[in-house]
Amino acid sequence: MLFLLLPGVVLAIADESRSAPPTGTLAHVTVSRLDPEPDAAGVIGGALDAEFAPVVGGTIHEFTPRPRWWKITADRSVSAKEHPQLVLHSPGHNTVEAWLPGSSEPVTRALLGPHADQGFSSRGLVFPIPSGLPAGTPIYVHVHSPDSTPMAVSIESLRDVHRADLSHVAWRALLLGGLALMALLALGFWVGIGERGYAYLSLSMLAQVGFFATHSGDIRRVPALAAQLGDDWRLPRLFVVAVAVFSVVFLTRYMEMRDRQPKLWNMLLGCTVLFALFALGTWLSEAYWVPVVGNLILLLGAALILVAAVHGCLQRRRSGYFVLAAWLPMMVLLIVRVGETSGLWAGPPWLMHALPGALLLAGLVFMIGLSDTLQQLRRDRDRASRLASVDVLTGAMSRPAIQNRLKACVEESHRRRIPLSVVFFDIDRFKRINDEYGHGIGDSCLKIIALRTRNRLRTYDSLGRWGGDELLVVLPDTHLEEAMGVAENLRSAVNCRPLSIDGHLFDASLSLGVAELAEGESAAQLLDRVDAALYASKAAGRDRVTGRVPVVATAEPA
Ligand SMILES: Nc1nc2c(ncn2[C@@H]2O[C@H](COP(=O)(O)OP(=O)(O)OP(=O)(O)O)[C@@H](O)[C@H]2O)c(=O)[nH]1
Repeated sequence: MLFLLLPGVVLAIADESRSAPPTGTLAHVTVSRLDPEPDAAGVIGGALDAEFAPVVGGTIHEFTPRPRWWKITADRSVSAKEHPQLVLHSPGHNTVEAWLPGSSEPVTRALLGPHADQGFSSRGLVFPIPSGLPAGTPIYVHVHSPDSTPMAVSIESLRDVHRADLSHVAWRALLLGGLALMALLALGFWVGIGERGYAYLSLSMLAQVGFFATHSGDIRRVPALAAQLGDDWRLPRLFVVAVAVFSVVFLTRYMEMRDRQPKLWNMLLGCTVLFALFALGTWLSEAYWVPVVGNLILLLGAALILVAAVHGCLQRRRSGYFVLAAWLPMMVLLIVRVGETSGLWAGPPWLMHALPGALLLAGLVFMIGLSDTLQQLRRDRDRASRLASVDVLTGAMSRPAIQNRLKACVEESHRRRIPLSVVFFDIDRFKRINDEYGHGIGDSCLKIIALRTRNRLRTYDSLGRWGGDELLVVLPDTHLEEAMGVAENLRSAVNCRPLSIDGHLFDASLSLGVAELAEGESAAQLLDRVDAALYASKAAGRDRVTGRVPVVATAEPA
């Protein structure tokens, strides 16, 4: 059975793709099928040989759960000296009884259960042909294929079988180990960061490992687990359903499809539910069309994800690029593999590992994609907090930011017993500038004055816009006399030369108040005093600095 889907599709096809006979076979084989179901004696005696019909492609592929007889012949004689082995590739949950030349008893093999032969890898079922195989001499095999898994047939030397087994085991270890490791990593990220997307990604990858292990018989390397899960052919379908559900939950969440692509989201959910129903429906019906329809629904789901990714890319969303990068290679390889398994063309041998490799790559891309999303969120948050702490018009600190700064400086001054002064200033007759030249010029005037004054401050001084045309300067580690000098400096920075804005030239000046923090004084009390100093400057005729000497505080410190 060709069990298709997103990653599930890939997994299934990747497994079945191994059905292509390997290079290095000892002879070309012809595979024939017998439709009736007679006794073994009637078949192995050769009386029914004429009724066997050759199949194209040399693959045993059975679409009914009923056991069937097959005949395998070689086009040339294979000597016993070559240690020939009959290999049935990627058998899944098929059970095979084989009558080999020179033996009257059948040999039964399956990847899982009592007939498993642990002497070979899960690449295929291997039957030794100790007495060799003369050209045209039939090997009869009786195949029970509960899930319609196709098996390519080849006759290989024992040396080639071992060599291919070693390579197969290495690739499986890399693949399953890589997926399991990535799933654990994703789980770790979820626990550490709390982003649920990692949990869904991890579950999807664990389900992929489960599928590989149960569909291809690798689970037999862990006997306790194999005994627990048994060799039920329907188990991989449960894993594929899990892969589909977790992949869809992960992808729709990652691409925010619910909010951004609600129609596609609804269709995808519909596909997933339908697919799950059809996959689970194989428990109730053995009809061939049930998994076939399930696979078609699954393919539709895969195509919908591709559409969503392309749509995301067109909207210049980063998640779209990541999904496309992970999905497109898988889809291309999938199509190549489908064509290959359908007999349309033959791809290079490395394609067998390319699909699972693409799956691993997709997992990696999604891990990076999730980190990228988190990074983006952090950047957005930093930007928002930066914006909140900066006054957009003047570039000075915002009122909450300068308030916090003042509070922190007051606390530090009291703790470390160091001086602190503040300067509070206001543009003189700013209303008149607004009225005469308009608000736009007024804004520019505010901007220029903030810039001129900021340039006269030290790096550890802070300038913030208190509101309207009022600005507050916090001068840490500064006594009143020094602060008076700074205030004079600020005043002259503005009235030293006229402002030139949009062709208008006009004078501007500041009125400033200065105050030094007194012992035990709170930030609010200090502000009251500096405000009074500013008011005094205004009252005395503007364009001047008034200093307030420290007073003994009566209230609790802030
Ligand atoms: N262009 C502009 N004007 C503003 C802004 N915020 C406040 N204002 C104006 O600034 C003026 C402040 O006026 P006041 O401080 O009350 O008085 P003043 O004209 O500066 O006179 P004195 O302070 O007494 O010298 C008001 O007309 C406000 O509308 C702003 O962001 N842009």
